[in-house]
Amino acid sequence: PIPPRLGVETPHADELSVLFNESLDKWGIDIFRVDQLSNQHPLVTVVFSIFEKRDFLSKFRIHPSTLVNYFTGIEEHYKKDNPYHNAVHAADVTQSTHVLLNAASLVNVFSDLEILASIFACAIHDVNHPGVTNQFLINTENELAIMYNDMSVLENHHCAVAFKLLQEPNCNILKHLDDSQRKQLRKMVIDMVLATDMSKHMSLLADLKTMVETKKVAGGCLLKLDNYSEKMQIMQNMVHCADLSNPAKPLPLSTQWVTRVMEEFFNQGDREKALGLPVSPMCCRETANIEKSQVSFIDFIVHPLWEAWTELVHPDAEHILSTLEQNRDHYSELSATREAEEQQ
Ligand SMILES: O[C@@H](CN1CCOCC1)Cn1nccc1-c1ccc(OC(F)F)c(OC2CCCC2)c1
Ligand SMILES: [Zn+2]
Repeated sequence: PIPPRLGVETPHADELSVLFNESLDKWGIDIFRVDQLSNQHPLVTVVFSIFEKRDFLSKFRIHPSTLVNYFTGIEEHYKKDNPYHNAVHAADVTQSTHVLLNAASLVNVFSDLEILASIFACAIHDVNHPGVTNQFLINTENELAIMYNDMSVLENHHCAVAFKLLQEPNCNILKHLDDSQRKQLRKMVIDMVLATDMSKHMSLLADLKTMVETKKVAGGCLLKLDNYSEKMQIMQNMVHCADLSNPAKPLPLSTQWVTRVMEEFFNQGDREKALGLPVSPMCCRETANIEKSQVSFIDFIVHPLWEAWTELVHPDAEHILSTLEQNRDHYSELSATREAEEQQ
């Protein structure tokens, strides 16, 4: 059977292809509308459309139905009842990275295999996420924490699940890569997915800042990356930026992500309370100050990262950084008014 045009069967195929024609390459596509129009197959349709646009099906000799089979399997392994860590988040991070890769400063920096690895890594980076943090899995001695000895438990699990699914019948999208390409891709994907562990954030950002300093000194707008380690640092930071891009998206999208992530955190807080465990920061629905937490999340984590990225790919990400700063001020004003109300 010939797979459908957008990788998915949907009564809204025409509307969806119009949306992709207009916005697949744009920062701020309404990924929630993609979820609706794709009949709740946002990841399959986003990956299929990006692979088509980048001509990956012919470059890597991937049969359309193999692509659809594999990413349908991946999509099914994202838990639909996670408010945040579900297939819409995977589609969002994948499409966001697709846009970041189009920056003028990054043209001709990455090979097709490196781009394939980056898109693949995003699509699978949270697969089978249980909707709780690494710390929760460690504190409850969950079988995943035992399996991975408390080290990047979620991130190791996401990788393992994704590569195991490749062995399902008619799912091996890497079948026609040669052994060297397949080995390189596997290593690159593992390096990127393991770098999405928030505990790696500070070291990743420090490396990025050093890179920006040296590249700035070297002058020239196009990044000349000498070795695997430098190139991988950029790819890891790119995927990490996309993973932490919610506050840098147009406000109507950003607020939906905040609602979703808080619901997931509060569900974890409820479970910690029921288990008599200390409730994790920002996970208590009674006491959490949502706007205040967003302001500090942006000030201490998201803005420093995007400031470094914006410098690296100057001037291609200026509009993203300014959206982030506008959103930060919005949450800060909200938090001030809420504080004033509570005083009365
Ligand atoms: O939890 C975050 C990292 N922690 C590290 C310890 O300090 C607090 C932040 C990152 N992370 N990891 C998984 C999901 C998310 C995550 C993704 C979008 C988030 O907000 C918005 F953009 F939607 C988000 O917000 C939380 C709740 C309030 C402030 C932080 C969190
Ligand atoms: Zn993620």
